[in-house]
Amino acid sequence: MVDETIEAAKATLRVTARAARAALDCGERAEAAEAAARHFFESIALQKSDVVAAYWRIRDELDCQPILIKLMDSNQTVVLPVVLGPDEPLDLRVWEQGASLYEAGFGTLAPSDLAPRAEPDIVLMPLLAFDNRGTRLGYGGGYYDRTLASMKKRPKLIGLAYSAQEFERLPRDAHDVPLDAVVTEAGIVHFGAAA
Ligand SMILES: Nc1nc2c(c(=O)[nH]1)N(C=O)[C@@H](CNc1ccc(C(=O)N[C@@H](CCC(=O)O)C(=O)O)cc1)CN2
Ligand SMILES: Nc1ncnc2c1ncn2[C@@H]1O[C@H](COP(=O)(O)OP(=O)(O)OP(=O)(O)O)[C@@H](O)[C@H]1O
Repeated sequence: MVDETIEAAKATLRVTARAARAALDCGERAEAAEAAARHFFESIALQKSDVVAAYWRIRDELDCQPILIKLMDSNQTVVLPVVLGPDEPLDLRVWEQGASLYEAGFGTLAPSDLAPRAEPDIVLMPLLAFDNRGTRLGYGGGYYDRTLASMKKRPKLIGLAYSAQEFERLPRDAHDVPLDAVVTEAGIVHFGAAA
């Protein structure tokens, strides 16, 4: 079920959020990506066996490359998303050490479709907007929501964004799975289960 009022409100918020993100300059973006990586590794205790879903930055999204590099260097299992179709969950494929990445649409790169799949314990989610309850807004494809709904166990959800992408309050649909935490250049905020 889609709530039309919520969908219309989200569409307007997406326009504002894109503008807030686009206003940052190159230097600010690079510094923010490094700072976010520091906050992530300082406050998230990773188990050796944890599978982490990351992403390949699209245009002016907060770049998770500094996190990705450190995860790969420390032999953590990393998966990257591939869009299979508009109504499908994301296909999460393991980026094996030394393996090439291939164009996967929207300007992203992803592992080969022969790479193994793995269910993540932690999902790093690119955000268009977020609020202080852990509600998030993506591009509106519902890919992450569908992916989470298809998983056997609920992974830890960590949003990545610039602090300029925080909104007072975002509308939340029944299918919107709230975040456990958001990492920005300013730090990490954890949300309670009751948020
Ligand atoms: N980096 C990244 N990878 C990802 C996602 C994402 O949001 N970010 N996805 C999450 O679902 C999936 C791809 N889905 C997408 C759905 C819609 C658009 C989209 O509307 N793009 C616009 C504007 C992009 C921008 O703001 O610059 C476009 O291409 O015009 C992009 C990706 C899987 N990989
Ligand atoms: N669990 C689900 N199963 C099937 N369809 C879903 C599910 N979750 C979301 N959708 C579909 O996706 C559409 C877009 O959802 P929404 O506006 O919440 O996207 P988003 O969270 O911004 O995008 P994304 O999850 O890709 O970051 C919804 O209108 C709905 O039709």
